[in-house]
Amino acid sequence: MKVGIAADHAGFEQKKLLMSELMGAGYQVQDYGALAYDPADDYPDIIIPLARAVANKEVERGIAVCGSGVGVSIAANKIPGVRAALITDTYSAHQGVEHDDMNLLCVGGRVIGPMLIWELANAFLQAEYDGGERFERRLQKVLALEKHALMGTKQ
Ligand SMILES: O=C(CO)[C@H](O)[C@H](O)[C@H](O)COP(=O)(O)O
Repeated sequence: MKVGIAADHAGFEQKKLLMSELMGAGYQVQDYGALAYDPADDYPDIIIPLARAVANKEVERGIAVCGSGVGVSIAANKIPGVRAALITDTYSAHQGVEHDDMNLLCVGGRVIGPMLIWELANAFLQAEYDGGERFERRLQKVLALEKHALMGTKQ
């Protein structure tokens, strides 16, 4: 599986650790930055290239790290086609994919440690969207919201 990854300065070290774990486990990893530690970088500049890559299916899934995970999840969800969430537990890491077709995992590099990030990444990457009738019905409602927001029409 091809996985995209991105982090601002607050997630930079965690990204390095996670990338080596992912590559060791056989994932094909594409790094969307930051490529060097810069304490003045801004998470929207870092996350948007990854979010676009997830939306246009250049990568199958994305993982983003910032200080809390909040900033990258807010910014990533501005890109149509992205379903990003800030995750701190393994249940949500897989259930978010199974029920909601989450395609971008966001974590807080200043909040949780590398082992938990690795466990969350594993749970996220190994999960598959269930596609069941009730999940698809809900997903279509989310996609309709996105479509209407893009067109500036009322839902
Ligand atoms: O954690 C974040 C907010 O959700 C941001 O992505 C940044 O990582 C954080 O704001 C960085 O803080 P700093 O004081 O500029 O290092």
